[in-house]
Amino acid sequence: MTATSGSTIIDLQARQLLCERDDRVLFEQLDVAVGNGDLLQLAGPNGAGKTTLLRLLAGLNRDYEGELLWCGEPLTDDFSAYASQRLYQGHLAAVKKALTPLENLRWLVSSWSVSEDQLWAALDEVELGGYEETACQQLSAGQQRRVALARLCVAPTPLWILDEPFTALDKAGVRWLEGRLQRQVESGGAVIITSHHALENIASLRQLELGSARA
Ligand SMILES: Nc1ncnc2c1ncn2[C@@H]1O[C@H](COP(=O)(O)OP(=O)(O)OP(=O)(O)O)[C@@H](O)[C@H]1O
Repeated sequence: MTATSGSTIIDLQARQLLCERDDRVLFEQLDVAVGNGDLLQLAGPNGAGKTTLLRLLAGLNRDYEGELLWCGEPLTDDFSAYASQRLYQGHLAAVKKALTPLENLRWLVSSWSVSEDQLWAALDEVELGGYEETACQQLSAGQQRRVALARLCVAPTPLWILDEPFTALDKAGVRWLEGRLQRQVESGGAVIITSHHALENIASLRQLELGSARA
């Protein structure tokens, strides 16, 4: 679906993608379209190519054949324009352990206009109230994941591309993230996600199953 959310149009298309790694075809003749209100889950077994496809869609890897288009133009034509509209979060929490949650979050959102009050509110929303100024090396894996996810509370980007964001979250964290994803698509944004977590509670969910890879 391609529609408008406020003034932002989300129109990401992959056409006839072919991707090989180590002489193995991960996927071929792959067509994908993501527009406003879409939640696309990339599914499939370990090694199927989910992270690889996610990184292609984020424009981070250009080792493929086929077309990747943003609003009808190749992603590479004006990559900074595309990058400013999408948030990419890799599968690692990737917080700097010597820094505090507040310092990490400030750095993670540094390309956006976010106030100090919003940073504190975001950390509170992910249940890190009281830990804002504790070094991240003293936090659990789930708490470190929450630091990284706090940026979703303030992200102005309409398209989120998230690799295994549920990793290490407890049940309450899972419920919170499901709610965040739901609100993102209900407000006209879009999400592309890899996850082994079932997301059937989100009505607009579409799944793309990878794994028919062959040698
Ligand atoms: N840079 C690379 N060079 C060579 N092979 C790679 C590279 N990146 C990934 N691969 C291979 O591509 C295949 C797909 O990897 P990918 O990480 O996309 O799988 P995945 O579906 O995300 O798996 P998982 O569910 O385990 O996260 C794997 O066999 C992997 O070894």
